[in-house]
Amino acid sequence: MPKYRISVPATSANIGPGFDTLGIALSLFLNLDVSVESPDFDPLLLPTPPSSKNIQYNIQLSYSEFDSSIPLEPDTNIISRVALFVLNTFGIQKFPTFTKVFVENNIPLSRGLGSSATAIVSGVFLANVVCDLKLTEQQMFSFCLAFENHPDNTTPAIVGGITASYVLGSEIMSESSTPSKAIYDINKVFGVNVKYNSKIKAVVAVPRFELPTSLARSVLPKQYEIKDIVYNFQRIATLSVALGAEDLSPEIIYNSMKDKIHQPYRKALVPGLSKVLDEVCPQNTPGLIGVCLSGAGPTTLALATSNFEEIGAKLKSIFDSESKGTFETDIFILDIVDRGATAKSL
Ligand SMILES: Nc1ncnc2c1ncn2[C@@H]1O[C@H](COP(=O)(O)OP(=O)(O)O)[C@@H](O)[C@H]1O
Ligand SMILES: N[C@@H](CCOP(=O)(O)O)C(=O)O
Repeated sequence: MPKYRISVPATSANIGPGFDTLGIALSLFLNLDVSVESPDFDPLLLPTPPSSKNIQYNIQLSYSEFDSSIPLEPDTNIISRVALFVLNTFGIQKFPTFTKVFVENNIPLSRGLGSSATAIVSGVFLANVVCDLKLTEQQMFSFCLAFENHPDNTTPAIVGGITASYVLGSEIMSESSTPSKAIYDINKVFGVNVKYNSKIKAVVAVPRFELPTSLARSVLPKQYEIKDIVYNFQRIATLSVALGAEDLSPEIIYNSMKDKIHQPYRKALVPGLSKVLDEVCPQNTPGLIGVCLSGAGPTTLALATSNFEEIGAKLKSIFDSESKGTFETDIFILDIVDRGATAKSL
C-alpha cells in the first residue's frame, strides 16, 4: 500500500511593508500521513464508517486534534477540496481507491501564521503525490492562488526561506472569486527566494484569539495616498537586500520593517500591537532587528539574532498588560526553514 508523509511549514506574510508580497517559512508544521489502499479495499471495513461523500470521492480525512470548526467532508474540507480541484483540472474526478489522510496540525488557526495557506499547499501536494502529476513549482504556486488570492504565504510554504512573489493577471481576482479553472489558467504566480542571514530567528507572540484574515482585510482602505505607497516601496526594496547582509544592520532592518499599508488599520483589532510597534526597538531590546504584525494578525513577528527568550518575555509582558486579562499570549521561538513543503514516500 503506498504511503506518504506531506509536511508544510507555517509562514509569516508581509514582514511589515511587503503586503501580499513577502513571506517567511517558519519551523512549525502541518503534517499529512497519506495511505492509498489497493483497488479492492472495502471502505466499509474502516473503523469510522465512511459517509456517502467519502465513498463518492474515495477519501477519508481525520485530524489528531478535534477542531469542530474544521469540516471533514471531502467537498468542504479545504485540503481535499484543493486536491480535488487540482485532480479535476487533469480530468480526474476522484482520489485513487481508497485514500486515507491523517492530519496533524501544529499551526494555530486564524492567528496570522498562514494556516489556511499550509492547508491549501498540502492539498496541492496531496493531489500531486497520489496521482503522480509531476507538478512544477510554478504550477503549484498558481493552483494555490485559485484558493487564496495573495501568494505571500503559499510561496514560502512551497519553497521555504524568505520569498517575494508577484501575480500575473491579478486584475480578474477578487476576495470573493471562487476557484475555477479559468482563474487557474489566467493567473500565474512567480516567486523568488530573498537571501537572508542564517543568524536570524523569529520570535512570535501568538495571542489566544482568532482573527480571520478576511476580517483583517476588510478594514483596509480601497485607496492610498502616494506618499504611503512610496513609504512602503522604499522599505520593501531595502529590507529585501538588508536581510541578506553578512553584517546585519538592526537600524536599517528595523526601520525598513515599518509599514503604512496595512498595520495602521489593523492596530485596532489587536490590543497591544500599537505599543509593541511604537516601543520595542533595537535600542531598548538587544538582539532584536525588527518587529511587525505577522500576516493579517493577531500574531506579532520579531526578527532577532540573539536574546530570543528575553525578547519573547518582553512581547508577552506588553500583550499581557494591554489585553487587560481578555486573552493570554503564547511565545514561540522559531527557525526560518530553508526547505518548503515536502512529500516523502514511507
Ligand atoms: N489544517 C487545516 N485543515 C482544514 N482547514 C484549515 C486548516 N488550517 C486552516 N484551515 C482553515 O483556514 C481558516 C483560517 O484561515 P485564515 O483566517 O486565513 O487564517 P490564517 O492566518 O491562519 O491562515 C480556518 O478557520 C480553517 O477554516
Ligand atoms: N498579505 C496577507 C497575509 C495574510 O496572512 P495570514 O497568515 O493572516 O492568512 C494579509 O496581510 O492580509
